[in-house]
Amino acid sequence: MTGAATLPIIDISAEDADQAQIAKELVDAAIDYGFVYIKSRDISAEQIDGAFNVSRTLFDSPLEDKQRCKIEKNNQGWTGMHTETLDPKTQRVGDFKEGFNFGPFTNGKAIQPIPQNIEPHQAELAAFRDACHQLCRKLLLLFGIGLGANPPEFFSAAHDPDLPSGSILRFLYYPPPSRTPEAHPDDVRAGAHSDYGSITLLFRLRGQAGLEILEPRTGRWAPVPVDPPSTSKDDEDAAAPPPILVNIGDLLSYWTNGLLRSTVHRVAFPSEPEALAAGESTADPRYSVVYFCHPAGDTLLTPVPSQRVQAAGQNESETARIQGLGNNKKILTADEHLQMRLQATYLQMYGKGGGKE
Ligand SMILES: O=C(O)CCC(=O)C(=O)O
Ligand SMILES: [Fe+2]
Repeated sequence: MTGAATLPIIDISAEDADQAQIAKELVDAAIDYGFVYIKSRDISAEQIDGAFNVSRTLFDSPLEDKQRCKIEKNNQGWTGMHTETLDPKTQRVGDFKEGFNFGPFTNGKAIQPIPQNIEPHQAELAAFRDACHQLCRKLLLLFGIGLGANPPEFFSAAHDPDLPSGSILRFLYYPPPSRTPEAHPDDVRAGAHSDYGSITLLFRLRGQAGLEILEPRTGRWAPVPVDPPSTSKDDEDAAAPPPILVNIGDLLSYWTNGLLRSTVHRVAFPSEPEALAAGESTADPRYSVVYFCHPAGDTLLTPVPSQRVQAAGQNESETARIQGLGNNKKILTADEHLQMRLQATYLQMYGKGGGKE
């Protein structure tokens, strides 16, 4: 694929893994790119397949069933085609996608309305959501180690899975281009945005590219292939699920004084020559599964006990500018940070400025 982003690939489950080395590589990737491919055995191929199968069942449900589960203020539920516009300043129409956000489950059961078709799969979804959260905590511990935080559990401890948080498991469905003939060449399937939480896990399917990052160094939109170019010809890897893409969200970037990067990204329609070159289809629908991990809502975003993070915060006005937060010295909670980001999006939507560029 021409001009694809060259992101690091880190195997966090290798037998001979050196934790300190992995932690260093993760932090370097988060500083340089904000995105990294992760190979891990923490979530099995069966679990990932299972999640995509439930996602297909969900989006195939009758429209009335999905409409019964429309998204609410708690950010849980279904969003229909064009209802979300991630980049209102640039987009002519809303995103060409449907989404479904799952909040927490209790004893393997959803506590939000879900379409009838997926009711038999609640326990499986609950287990998948838990596995995603556990993997995020493992990564957050590695970030703590890599940043020299004292204690290294500083971030992971703030993500207690049993406390209320903004964490969301999200299924996404992008219809095939043949079903959206009204799309203009400049339209996007999901507008440019950065994620709000601490870290995000993104699961994709082979043959369904489309994700692009705004490359920090070049300022250019670079495609992120499902399999990194260097491994796509490796037979052994072809049998395993593609690596999980991990990215830093706004909250973790804010918490680390902008040291870890929250990189802007979007989902573009596949373009014929690029897709063909990468063995991708331009005719198929696209599905993705995303886990947005957030700290417990009442976590105070106190200064990170890491010299490296503190040094990054020495130029406070620059940090405030990067984060679009003004010179707000008050220590926010994770919930307050989320509300502020949502408010910035709201202001941006109504053309009164604010929000991230
Ligand atoms: O579908 C994808 O590949 C990315 C989705 C995404 O960036 C998001 O939902 O925040
Ligand atoms: Fe995103």
